[in-house]
Amino acid sequence: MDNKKIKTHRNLIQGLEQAIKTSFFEPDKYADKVLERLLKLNKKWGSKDRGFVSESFYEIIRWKRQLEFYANREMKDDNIYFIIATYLLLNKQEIPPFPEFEKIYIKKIKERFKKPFPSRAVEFSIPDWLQSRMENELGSSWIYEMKALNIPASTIIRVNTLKTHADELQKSLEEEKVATNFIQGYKDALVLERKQNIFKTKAFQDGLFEVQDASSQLVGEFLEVKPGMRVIDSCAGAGGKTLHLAALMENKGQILALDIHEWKLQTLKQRARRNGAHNIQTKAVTDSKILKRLENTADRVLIDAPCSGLGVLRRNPDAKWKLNNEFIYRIIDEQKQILQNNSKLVKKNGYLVYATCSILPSENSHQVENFLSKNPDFELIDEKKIMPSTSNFDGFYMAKIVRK
Ligand SMILES: C[S@@+](CC[C@H](N)C(=O)[O-])C[C@H]1O[C@@H](n2cnc3c(N)ncnc32)[C@H](O)[C@@H]1O
Repeated sequence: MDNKKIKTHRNLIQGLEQAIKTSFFEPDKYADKVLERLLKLNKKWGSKDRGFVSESFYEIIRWKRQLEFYANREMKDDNIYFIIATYLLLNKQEIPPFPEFEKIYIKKIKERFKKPFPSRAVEFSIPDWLQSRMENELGSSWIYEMKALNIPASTIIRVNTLKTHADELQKSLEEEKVATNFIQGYKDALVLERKQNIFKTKAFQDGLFEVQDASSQLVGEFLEVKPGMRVIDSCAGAGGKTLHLAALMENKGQILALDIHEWKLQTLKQRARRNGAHNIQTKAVTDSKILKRLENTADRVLIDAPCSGLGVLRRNPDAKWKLNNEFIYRIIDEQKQILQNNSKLVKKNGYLVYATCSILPSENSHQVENFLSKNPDFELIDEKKIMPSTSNFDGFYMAKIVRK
């Protein structure tokens, strides 16, 4: 956590408290949406205030368990100011003289800062079950991964090469006061120098870029698509990777984007229009006949499977508190089914890429090994395990499989 001194106003602290309460104690509330709503409701806050609230919100979610240890109490909906005070003190910020902080004994909290952590799970601020799972699956290296996953992620964008080039986009963004840098080894990626709302820029509205992590950008490249091919993106969601594939295919050929949720595909269509991507069709997978009709039709199939998302905890720290082992077992079962069913869509000599944003072997290499053992007509040709500790970006897994 950073050591910064910020002059806070009372309504910032009240907004922060409300957002944390909603995120933790109301059902089905995702941190990014909660924060978006808070900032929308408080349009008068300046950029420093917004930065303070956003950073504190995400850092308190990230470090919840460690903060609870220092505060000597579990976070409940009526003691959030106590947790906020602990966070501010830990960051060497002063506790503002607001009534909300009146009954908080600063000295007692500070004394607990000297105490050793009772476990790695408290130190890294994760639930016990997650420590056991990571330790069992990754061995001693889980510690390095967890350390890396607790570092806030920078914002990375993918240049839409259907409309512009990296250096051209960099200049356009600079004119809109958004400073970016190139990332070595990722030709279409730019990293923002600081967090800011880029969705309001003209460059975004003109479809010149999409927000997409550098690791995620490797998936599209890995599929080795070419202009003119017939490609199926079988878990397309709102189309982060579909749009990248359209750019790599220079708008030539056909991409069929599938998902079980029609509403996600609707978002994909809007994004495709903004991106100027014209070779994408969408179809909701509402019954098994849809996949049956598509068997043996694709040169390339991407299976960007639903997963635990443990590789992207830097961006979604609330997932630590929302996930559980039952969910992971269930998703592993689903991944197995999805891989089996969608593998049939690829033609002979065509490639299939199975990808997740998880770092657990049970969702990744074990799934692929199991699939290959049951489907001798498929062969692994390449595999990438991107770990947050060594890549500096999101954790990702991708396996390239050919149909013989
Ligand atoms: C990891 S997300 C996809 C993210 C997307 N490819 C992107 O790059 O933005 C996985 C997606 O799989 C979808 N999904 C879940 N089960 C599915 C199934 N049986 N068939 C197709 N899609 C499925 C989910 O709705 C979700 O959108």
